[in-house]
Amino acid sequence: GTRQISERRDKIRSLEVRFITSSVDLSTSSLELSIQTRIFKIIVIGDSNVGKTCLTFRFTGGSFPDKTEATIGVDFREKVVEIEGETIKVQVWDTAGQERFRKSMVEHYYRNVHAVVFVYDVTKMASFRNLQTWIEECNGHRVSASVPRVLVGNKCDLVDQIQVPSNMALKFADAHNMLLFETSAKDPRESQNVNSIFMSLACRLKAQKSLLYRDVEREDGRVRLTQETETKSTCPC
Ligand SMILES: Nc1nc2c(ncn2[C@@H]2O[C@H](COP(=O)(O)OP(=O)(O)OP(=O)(O)O)[C@@H](O)[C@H]2O)c(=O)[nH]1
Ligand SMILES: [Mg+2]
Repeated sequence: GTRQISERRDKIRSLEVRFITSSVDLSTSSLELSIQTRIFKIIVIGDSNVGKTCLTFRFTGGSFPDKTEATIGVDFREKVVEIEGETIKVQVWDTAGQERFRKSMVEHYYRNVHAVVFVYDVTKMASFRNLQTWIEECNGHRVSASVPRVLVGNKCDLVDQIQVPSNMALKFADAHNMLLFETSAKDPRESQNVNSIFMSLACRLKAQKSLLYRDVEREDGRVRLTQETETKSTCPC
């Protein structure tokens, strides 16, 4: 009886040791991963019901959700992708279109954002007209002009209900220096097109790698500039 108990204890102890070891290993590897993997934060903005949740689900989960409810605050969806040998985590912020569900979160949406996806519903003119307001909100949160933006007209599968003509959307996109994607989160034949919305942004962000370094240099430049100014102001000549 006593031997059995002590054997059990040993077993438990060895399990504990193994558990600790494995948890150490795990944290090390996840730490390495977080150092190596860049994260791109992409926010998806637009009126309620245009299909933001469905589009982000199609990209990250690969399917059209059976049922969605109005998003409250924000839902995060992530997808790890590989671009030219680099592993990148695309973090999609699926935001709420309804004012009452978004107001407390707006600051968080725009903080350190890397790219913005504006969505309208091709069967609902009001959702297209409201894009102006969404763009103004975005600009109002000091999102830099170097942050890439794209325009997405969703629900193209509803071919006989289209209200927003392509040429009108294209004109708007051009005027705002955005690429236009007309697509459907629902139609499985469009899934590649939905992917390319996010992948094209990820590719552009990856190419901006040098921009990140330039930002650091700019910081340096500013420091140097301040020093120069100081030197000048104390300089007797
Ligand atoms: N026919 C069709 N319906 C769609 C498509 N995408 C979304 N829907 C439907 O549109 C409705 C709204 O979709 P959501 O993705 O929840 O809309 P949302 O923009 O996230 O709405 P909020 O979370 O309130 O901002 C749902 O009933 C979807 O099934 C599409 O491509 N085609
Ligand atoms: Mg939603």
